[in-house]
Amino acid sequence: MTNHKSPVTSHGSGLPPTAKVYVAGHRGLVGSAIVRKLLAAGHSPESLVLRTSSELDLRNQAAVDAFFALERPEYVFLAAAKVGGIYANDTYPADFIRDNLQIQTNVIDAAYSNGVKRLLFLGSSCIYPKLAPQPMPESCLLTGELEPTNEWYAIAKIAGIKMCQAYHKQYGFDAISAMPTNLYGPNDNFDLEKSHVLPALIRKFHLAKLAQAGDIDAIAADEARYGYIPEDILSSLGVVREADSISHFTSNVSRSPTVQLWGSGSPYREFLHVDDMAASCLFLMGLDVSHLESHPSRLFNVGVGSDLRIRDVAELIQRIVGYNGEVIWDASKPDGTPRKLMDVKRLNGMGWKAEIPLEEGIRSVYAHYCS
Ligand SMILES: NC(=O)C1=CN([C@@H]2O[C@H](COP(=O)(O)OP(=O)(O)OC[C@H]3O[C@@H](n4cnc5c(N)ncnc54)[C@H](OP(=O)(O)O)[C@@H]3O)[C@@H](O)[C@H]2O)C=CC1
Ligand SMILES: C[C@H]1O[C@H](OP(=O)(O)OP(=O)(O)OC[C@H]2O[C@@H](n3cnc4c(=O)[nH]c(N)nc43)[C@H](O)[C@@H]2O)[C@@H](O)[C@@H](O)C1=O
Repeated sequence: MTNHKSPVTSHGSGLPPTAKVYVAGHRGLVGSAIVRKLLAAGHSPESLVLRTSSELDLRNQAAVDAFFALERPEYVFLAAAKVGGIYANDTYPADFIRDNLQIQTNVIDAAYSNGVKRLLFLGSSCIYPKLAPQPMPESCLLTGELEPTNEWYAIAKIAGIKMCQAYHKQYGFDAISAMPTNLYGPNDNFDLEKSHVLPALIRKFHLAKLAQAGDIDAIAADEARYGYIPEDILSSLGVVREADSISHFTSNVSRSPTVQLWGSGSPYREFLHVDDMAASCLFLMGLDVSHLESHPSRLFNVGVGSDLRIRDVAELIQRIVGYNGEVIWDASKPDGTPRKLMDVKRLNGMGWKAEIPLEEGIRSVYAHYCS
């Protein structure tokens, strides 16, 4: 088994600076933040192994095996996955369970077979039962029924945790799992149907502010940069799309848009900035093996330890964006799990803590969104 250096500090990754590190999913929200942290900690760009999904489809076992045999990375951050918010999870269950099982199975097995020193698998807080005790400790895994809107994704993630445990138990492979709460940050997915709530709300309030100002050109520019604006959202903005173009709108904006949000607004969610998440990933990757001995599940919750109602996060984002119009809650859309606050005593007790306050984090993401 590998001997790792002592826990990471904010000035180092805890890994040898010349180590060959593969970040799977490096263009995504989490993967891109891990790359930023590794570079800031002194790793050279040449020491990082990076592949886009079009260069290496991780669902393809033969391609993954060939890639590991060629590159022989020493450390692997497994941040590639099929990811989405409540609507995407509920609508595409087959894609979520298949893609995630394939990606994680191929990568964990190839990492073990090719001598990787440590692999960090990323799961999600949705692995825990829908009605788990709050806050949810790592020990409540598999103690109750899952939330139906994302049970297929959750089952895949649970299989990933179990695969890490099994490869450690049978082969001594140093695989560990981090369970992030809901994340947000730069490079997030701002798709209005498939994204998570925080990026969706930033974009919805921003578009409504532009519609109030009658700024059609800015709405077209937003669509060109962040993707298609569905017809129902355009209509709630009071904007009409010209028949033959997806990026040009007529100028008869009503200037009294509404923002339509999903569900009741009463569920609680916990939000962690992705730069904090990336710091926790480097912390876990750099931990000495002796720190893992007292945690045989090799499972670590990552969160801030506090949550708020969706209605309250909506008000906060509305204030930060500066939209002063109407908000409507669409009760036909699902609420999802009522609450999923992470118990972060385990990681906090080892010396890691989230640092970025929610309001400051949202302000910086909105500035990035507008830049
Ligand atoms: N975002 C969140 O709120 C949360 C995320 N997580 C977990 O964190 C991890 C990272 O999520 P996040 O960064 O948000 O996700 P993103 O959707 O932002 O990024 C996912 C990455 O996975 C890559 N990927 C997807 N499919 C494949 C494939 N078939 N082959 C190769 N690469 C693929 C994509 O590569 P490319 O860009 O090249 O196409 C992309 O870079 C995931 O495991 C997720 O489950 C957990 C809890 C909350
Ligand atoms: C990270 C986690 O993310 C997913 O779980 P989720 O937390 O339920 O997902 P979410 O961020 O999309 O929604 C949170 C809450 O917010 C409400 N909500 C309001 N208005 C919008 C809205 O406009 N968009 C979205 N997406 N949600 C909205 C929405 O109705 C819900 O009550 C899992 O599937 C799974 O992928 C997972 O692990």
